[in-house]
Amino acid sequence: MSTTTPESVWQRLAAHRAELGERHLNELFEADSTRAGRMQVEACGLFLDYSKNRVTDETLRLLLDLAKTSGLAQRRTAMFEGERINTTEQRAVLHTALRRPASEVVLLDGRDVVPDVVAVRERVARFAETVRCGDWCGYDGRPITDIVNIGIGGSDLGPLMVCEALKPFAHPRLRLHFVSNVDGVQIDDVLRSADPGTTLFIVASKTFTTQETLTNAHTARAWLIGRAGDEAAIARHFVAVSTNAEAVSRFGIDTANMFGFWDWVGGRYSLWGAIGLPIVLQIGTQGFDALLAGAHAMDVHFREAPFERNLPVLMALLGIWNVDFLDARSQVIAPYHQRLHRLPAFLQQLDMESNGKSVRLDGTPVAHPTSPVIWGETGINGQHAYFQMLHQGTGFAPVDFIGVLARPDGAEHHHRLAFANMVAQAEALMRGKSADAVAAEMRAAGLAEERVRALAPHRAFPGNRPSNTLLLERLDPRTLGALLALYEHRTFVQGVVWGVNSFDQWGVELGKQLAARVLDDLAADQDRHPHDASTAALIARYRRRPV
Ligand SMILES: O=P(O)(O)OC[C@H]1O[C@H](O)[C@H](O)[C@@H](O)[C@@H]1O
Repeated sequence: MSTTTPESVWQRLAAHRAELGERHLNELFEADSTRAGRMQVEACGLFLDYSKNRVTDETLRLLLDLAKTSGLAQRRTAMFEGERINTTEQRAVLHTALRRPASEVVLLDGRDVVPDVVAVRERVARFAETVRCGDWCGYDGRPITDIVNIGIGGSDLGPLMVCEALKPFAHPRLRLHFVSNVDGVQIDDVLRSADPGTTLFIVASKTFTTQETLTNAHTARAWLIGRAGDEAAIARHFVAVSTNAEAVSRFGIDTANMFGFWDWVGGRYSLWGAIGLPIVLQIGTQGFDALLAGAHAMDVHFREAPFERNLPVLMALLGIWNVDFLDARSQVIAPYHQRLHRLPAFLQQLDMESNGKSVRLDGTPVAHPTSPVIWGETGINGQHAYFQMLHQGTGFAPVDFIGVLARPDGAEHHHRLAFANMVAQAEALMRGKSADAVAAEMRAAGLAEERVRALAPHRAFPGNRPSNTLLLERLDPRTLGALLALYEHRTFVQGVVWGVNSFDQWGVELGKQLAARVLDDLAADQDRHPHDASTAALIARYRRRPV
């Protein structure tokens, strides 16, 4: 009796890929007038057209088999139900519990975590509303006008990206600032123009041990005390978001001003809880609840929709096809909306910190390439910079085109122009333009034959370059929540198929350890720690730096 294993499906996919060869997408569209209509899914305010991927029905069938044989359904249940699937840290992975309705139950070791989640959510809401309505005042009695989130990685990228995306919903008095870089420039820029009496600092750090964040927080603390002339001012101007109450109080923030979360929320998945405090301050409780509701709707879709109609599952499998069978090494994120300009940066951490692994859960090497490089910025700007490479470079990078149907604040013709460009880029990448077609056009325009022959290869486009087009009905909290949860689950599904632990990040540790030794040596006259010759020379060069 033959059993289907993930390995046997990989082999069938490899054989299928060889058969498919370089079959052009144009041909696939010509052969099947129903293709575009069939290869689309709509859920939670999002519409995905995936027909411009280099797949056939057979490819999709095999990819869905891959998901099934990889145990996706069981792993998905294990995540939602609080099993300790982050095995290297012995932790559950329950960021989805942060957006569950209060009436639901999520058991972790037999205990319902939802009441704790709701309690923190309510404390965050109460605090944010006091700040928003002007009741929370600084040391000299004036309401807060500026909020500075000090955090890095997951304690920065999520809230920053969402606050940028949802600016039209912002409170009129409150200005949000984000400080993550430790080099002193960012915090200095913020403090230079801040009014100490009306500035509130949020020190956001899951561990409360991150050196960059603590260094910036200490600088802000000293600045405030220097201006206010009294340490008591800290209580009105500093709040913390962390899982580490002890370190928070050691820093000097009263734990009454601390909003907690739990080790079962990964940093890059944490914007849905207290780390989302800047978002609640900016858009209010109702707006934040809508963000959570959108994400929850996507959770339900992910759990309930059959794989072949399941947005995260389909996007994950198409990504695996591109990386593991078509040799794509990167994935471009191209939002055609200015307010989504930090989405690529957020997705970089989400995806690459989650799946940038080369061993499986059991410690054995992965069998296939994982984690493509995620990169990009707003699509329109990208068009005028690196799209050249996307159209004519060697190799290819699949693109997620992300558009918004409802018009933002700007005029109709701006919106239409941006949308037209997005659709046209996807069309151009797919269709390409043959050297013959280019030559015919040049001849028709009266160019000399010699010129035509010289130029045609430069002006031809191979096409057959895949993309997804993802349309948001509107850029509001609910739809944004659904979009972000979609990408979270896409990352999860890929992690399951690759067999890696998507929820640890040991790869960031070595650099941190070595930084402590280098830091020590930079301050000394000579090295106390052994270094290779290159590192030692760089340290020596720093000692001779200009003052
Ligand atoms: O929130 P924190 O504990 O300060 O961590 C901030 C960030 O730093 C770490 O090095 C991790 O790579 C990230 O996953 C994390 O989000």
